[in-house]
Amino acid sequence: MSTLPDGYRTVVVPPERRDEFREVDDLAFAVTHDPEVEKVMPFPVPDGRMVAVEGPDGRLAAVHGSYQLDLPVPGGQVPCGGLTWVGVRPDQRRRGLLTSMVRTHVERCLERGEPVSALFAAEPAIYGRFGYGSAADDVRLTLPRRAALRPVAGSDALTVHVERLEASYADLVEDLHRRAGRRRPGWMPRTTPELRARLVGDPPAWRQGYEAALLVTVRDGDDVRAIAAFARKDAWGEAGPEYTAKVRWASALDAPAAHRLWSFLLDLDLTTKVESPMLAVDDPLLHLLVDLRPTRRRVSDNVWVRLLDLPAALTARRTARALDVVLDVTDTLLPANAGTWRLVADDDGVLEVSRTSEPADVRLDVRELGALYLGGRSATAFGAAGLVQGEAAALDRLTTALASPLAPVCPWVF
Ligand SMILES: CC(=O)SCCNC(=O)CCNC(=O)[C@H](O)C(C)(C)COP(=O)(O)OP(=O)(O)OC[C@H]1O[C@@H](n2cnc3c(N)ncnc32)[C@H](O)[C@@H]1OP(=O)(O)O
Repeated sequence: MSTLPDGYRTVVVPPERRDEFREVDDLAFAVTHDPEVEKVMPFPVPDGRMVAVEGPDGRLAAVHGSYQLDLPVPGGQVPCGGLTWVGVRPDQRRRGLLTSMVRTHVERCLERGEPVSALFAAEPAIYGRFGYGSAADDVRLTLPRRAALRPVAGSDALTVHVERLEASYADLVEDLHRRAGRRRPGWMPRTTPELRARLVGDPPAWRQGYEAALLVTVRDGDDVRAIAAFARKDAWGEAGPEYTAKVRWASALDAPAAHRLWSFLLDLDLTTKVESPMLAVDDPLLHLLVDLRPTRRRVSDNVWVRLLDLPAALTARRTARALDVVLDVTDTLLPANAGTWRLVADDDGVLEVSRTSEPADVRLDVRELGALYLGGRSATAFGAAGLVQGEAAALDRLTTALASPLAPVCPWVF
């Protein structure tokens, strides 16, 4: 059912109208189109995945795109429609165009066999109404130079190498990211060359006074064990240099490599502080720091998750322990998900989801189920906040069964 005003219609945007699509987003996000940026950061939304609302005058009034992503979940992964590049012309806001586009997006995801959608929210107040739940947090650290780390055996034997970050490193970097993030829910691979180009692209217009980006690798012989991109910005105070080093992304395959990487980044000459990239809230760095108090920590919402096909989404993941619980789910946008479902998991965490008429143990909206999906939230805590209802024992059982040993995070914004 369309919620569009009269005369408006949904269109799949053909490649020859890509510039029109871009113009709507440029207006919505206050971005000035820069062809120099485009040379190193090609437009990443694939053909067939640019969708718009066209106004009665034939102009595009609102746009959105999607990526075909594989969302890592506890014990597996699931095809995921990543909602992105959502923009409404400033003169077309608040007349239901986003609402219509989200409906189109979820329908198209289901047609493509994507039982889950995910996104990064420009503003957190926007997407909960559509059943997206905030499923993970990330933390950014501002660290003083020479912040001490606890020792890790084997770190000193590793070597550190620095060079300019080149576009040709995209596949190497992506491969290491993937291996470093295995077992971490939400750790999304970049599925296309255009998305990988954004990992290593360093357009001068985006540097904000920082030097051209550098690549640091930590190696055991020739074997790359950790990798990071960083850049420094100069500043001189009364007492001398006060440079900042900003780390764009960082991945390590094991604890010695993480230790060696951060030991290097935390002691660059001329710097007084180091800014970390988005990290999982349980990233090894947080545990390695001897003293966290002088480090500024800023926690923010990370990826948001929306279950589109509830049984397909839930059975794509494992539980941490056996479970037998009946959920009563509300879902105003996708009524096929609403009603009572019985979730039964064996000791291996293999989950079966079936319709039932038994009384519910837990009542919740699909938004909270999406938030719980990656294993980084607690049904018990949601109960304490009044966001889900159920006996304490049932909420506890659901919490421990859905929990992930590692906190979920997606290390890049899409
Ligand atoms: C995944 C991503 O791409 S996130 C990027 C989102 N894009 C942006 O932030 C770019 C700038 N903003 C915009 O383009 C638009 O204002 C949008 C996309 C945020 C909203 O589009 P609109 O067409 O105005 O939304 P629509 O009219 O469908 O609003 C639906 C509801 O959401 C609410 N809403 C919309 N935007 C916001 C917001 N930024 N904050 C809080 N509530 C909002 C509306 O008030 C409305 O509420 P109601 O149903 O209670 O009346």
